[in-house]
Amino acid sequence: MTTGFAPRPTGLSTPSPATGAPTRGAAISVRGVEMRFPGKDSDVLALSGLDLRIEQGQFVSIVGASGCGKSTLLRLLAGFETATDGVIELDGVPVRGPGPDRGVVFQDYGLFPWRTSLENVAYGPRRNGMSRRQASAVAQEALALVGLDTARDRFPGQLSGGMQQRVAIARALANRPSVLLMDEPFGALDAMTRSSLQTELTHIHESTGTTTVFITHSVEEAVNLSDRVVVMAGGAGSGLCGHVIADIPIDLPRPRDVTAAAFNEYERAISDLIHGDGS
Ligand SMILES: Nc1ncnc2c1ncn2[C@@H]1O[C@H](COP(=O)(O)OP(=O)(O)OP(=O)(O)O)[C@@H](O)[C@H]1O
Repeated sequence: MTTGFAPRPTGLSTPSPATGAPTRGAAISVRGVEMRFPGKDSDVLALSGLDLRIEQGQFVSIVGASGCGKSTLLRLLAGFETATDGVIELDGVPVRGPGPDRGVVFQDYGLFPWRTSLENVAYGPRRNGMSRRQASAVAQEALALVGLDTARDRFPGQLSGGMQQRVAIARALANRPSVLLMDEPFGALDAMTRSSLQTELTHIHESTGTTTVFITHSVEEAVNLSDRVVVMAGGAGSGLCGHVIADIPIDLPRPRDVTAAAFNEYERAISDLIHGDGS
């Protein structure tokens, strides 16, 4: 049975500008976005005048100090909330709510504890109308993609944190999303597991071409994974609403050497921007 995780033959898809691999990712366009939350005394203006363009198949990380609006932006892209002003489009189509074209992965894996890995991953495709057999085949292939084919019959409680996050990624990929939205997905994992999941995510991105938006507090992680790192500022206590202050293409070959001088230069420049001494 063909489940569609293998890259499509050249000619049926557009080469990814980021990886050269065939892509099925969507382009993201964010224009003039404002997000205002009602507050007790006054509204909280979390985002204002936010513009961001992400090309088809790109891997873009978003970094910035706590409270600058990273998660708010991701939730708007996911369609969990609606911007109070501005436009968010995927391939030119306005986002009006959540949809299977967007896979979302959070830090807390959010798996159903009473379902096996396979059942967790097959859940979305089943809900989207696939037969049990087809959904199971899709789920098995997604689990193989994250290196978990041997854990298909285990329950989340029988898996390590890293394995649970792999299941969560497989679950997000099982719907063949055109956009993968990840909010601090590796934040709760130990350094070694985090590093191996970064490597796996790079391979997954290369083989699927899914446009990926990745939020992280780790500048090293952002530089390691991304085609571009978007730096946001503002929010909590700064007197400014969240906005983009820099958009930095990472021009380093993959696999990346985190000890290389050029890598460290990117890290330093981005850290300086986050801490306000980058200009
Ligand atoms: N539902 C909400 N109601 C009111 N204010 C909110 C709500 N969600 C977010 N905010 C506010 O919007 C701002 C941005 O929050 P957001 O969680 O997007 O920041 P963040 O950059 O993701 O932070 P962190 O890195 O700590 O996760 C903050 O000031 C936050 O308090």
